Amino acid sequence: MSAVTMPDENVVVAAGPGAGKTELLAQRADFLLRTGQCPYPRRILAVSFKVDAARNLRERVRRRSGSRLAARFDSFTFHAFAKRVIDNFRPALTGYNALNPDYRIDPDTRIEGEQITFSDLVPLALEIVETNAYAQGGIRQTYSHVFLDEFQDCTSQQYQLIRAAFGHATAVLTAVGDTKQRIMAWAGALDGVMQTFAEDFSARPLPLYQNFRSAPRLRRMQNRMIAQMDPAAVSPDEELAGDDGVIEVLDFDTEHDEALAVADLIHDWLHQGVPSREIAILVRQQPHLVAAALGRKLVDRGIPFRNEQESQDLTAEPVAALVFNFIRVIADDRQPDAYTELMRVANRSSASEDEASRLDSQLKRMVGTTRTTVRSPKFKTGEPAAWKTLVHEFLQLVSRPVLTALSTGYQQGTRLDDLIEQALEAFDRELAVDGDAVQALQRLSEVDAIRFLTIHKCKGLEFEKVVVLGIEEQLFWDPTTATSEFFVAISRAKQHLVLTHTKHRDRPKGPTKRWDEWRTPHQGFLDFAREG
Ligand SMILES: Nc1ncnc2c1ncn2[C@@H]1O[C@H](COP(=O)(O)OP(=O)(O)OP(=O)(O)O)[C@@H](O)[C@H]1O
Repeated sequence: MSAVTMPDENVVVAAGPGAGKTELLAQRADFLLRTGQCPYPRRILAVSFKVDAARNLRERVRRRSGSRLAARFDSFTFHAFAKRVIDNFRPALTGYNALNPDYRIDPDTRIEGEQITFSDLVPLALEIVETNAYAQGGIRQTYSHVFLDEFQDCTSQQYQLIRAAFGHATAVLTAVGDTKQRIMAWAGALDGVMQTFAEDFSARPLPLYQNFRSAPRLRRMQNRMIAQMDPAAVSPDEELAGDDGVIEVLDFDTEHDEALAVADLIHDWLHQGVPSREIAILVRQQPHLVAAALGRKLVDRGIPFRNEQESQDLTAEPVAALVFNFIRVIADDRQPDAYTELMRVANRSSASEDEASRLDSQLKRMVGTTRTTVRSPKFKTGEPAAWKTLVHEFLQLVSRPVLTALSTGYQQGTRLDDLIEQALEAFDRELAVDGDAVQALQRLSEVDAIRFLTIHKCKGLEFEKVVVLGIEEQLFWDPTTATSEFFVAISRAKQHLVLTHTKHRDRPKGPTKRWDEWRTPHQGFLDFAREG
């Protein structure tokens, strides 16, 4: 309550998994917006590390506060925030760092003036804020409050950006994090950043003790790890009493045995009524290789799954969602939500009401005729090219200006076309699995598919059932981060945690980085699963 309602003091909340850190930020946003402590036109900035986490927080605030108030809540990743700064104040960049208005972002290569990489975003934004008083003033006037989620993973460059933008009591800051979940050490996460923040910003530390997520049996396992990682944060035994929750350790000879047993487990869970979105398969790294055998077994059983490595960031993009919704609506009659979403796009048109209603009826007509086309015997449902033509016709009807208005970055360079291309490629990839468009879309959807995630991608998320594949020394090999990674993984489970290891994993076909066929169980980690 103190952290949520704090009027003008900076706060740092350090707490374990499931203690409600993200929830606290959502509640604080609601409080500040509703009570006018963040008065119109000022805004709240929330910075997270992953696209998924930023979206999750934005959604929580929208549900609590409604769209009108939530419109003043900017939930960004560090990259998105930095890009916003660069786009708004680009002329402040000079010399080698100067950028053309239609600059692009490329994963690898920087070209002077034309193209930057993702890792250039934060340093360039920092340069703007540090050297341009106008930009600094603009940012400070915009945001009255700043939230920092998963703050334990803040790198020193990211921290410098926050300090340059919001130092000297120009905004009220709330940082939340858990030092035991610090898994980004390799990417330069600042040692003790929470402590540094507390000192630099005179932030008041406030603890949260309860874990609202996990059943007692799971909390006891987390507590055994906490005893080793941070003895001061251990919960007393009497707070963790109870038999609720399940932990299983499964030991196999090969990944094929593992795949079969886990696919059977998942099949049973689904039959018991567990929703797909409440099941997650976590892998330390390379889920597309480590979980490949399991993927094949799920396909055999007709169970949709989604490899987040490939599609997570994509489905957060409004234009990709539009493409998927269009295919969903024309391929399947029972998709009322997708249909509503699709039709909403007509009202996004900034043109007159007349034009919006014309687009609305054109869209309805087009969906009608396309549905007939797709159902005719001549239409080759298993062929990507057939769908591609329909999608392009649809996008043409929606029109370029409406598509560009879907998100701020879409005006720039080839971003919009790249995303459309990526959405179609993701669909092709899934269509190739079984030739069934409806199943392919289910695998791409968050609601209907079991998720395969790396541990890095699962941060901040929670599921009823969590399977962590490969508790093996060959996967948890980095002594500086392995324990935190394992801790993050096991603390995602609400009710049921399954840990597996196998003696042998076949070398995948094609080139791979290092791959050990023979595996050793990570006994130290498996011991945490044992009571007593
Ligand atoms: N005060 C509360 N009362 C009841 N339930 C809560 C409360 N705070 C949070 N929760 C619930 O507990 C779960 C965990 O909350 P949340 O995701 O905010 O935790 P977190 O501290 O951010 O976790 P992690 O660091 O592990 O990602 C959520 O399902 C949330 O709705």
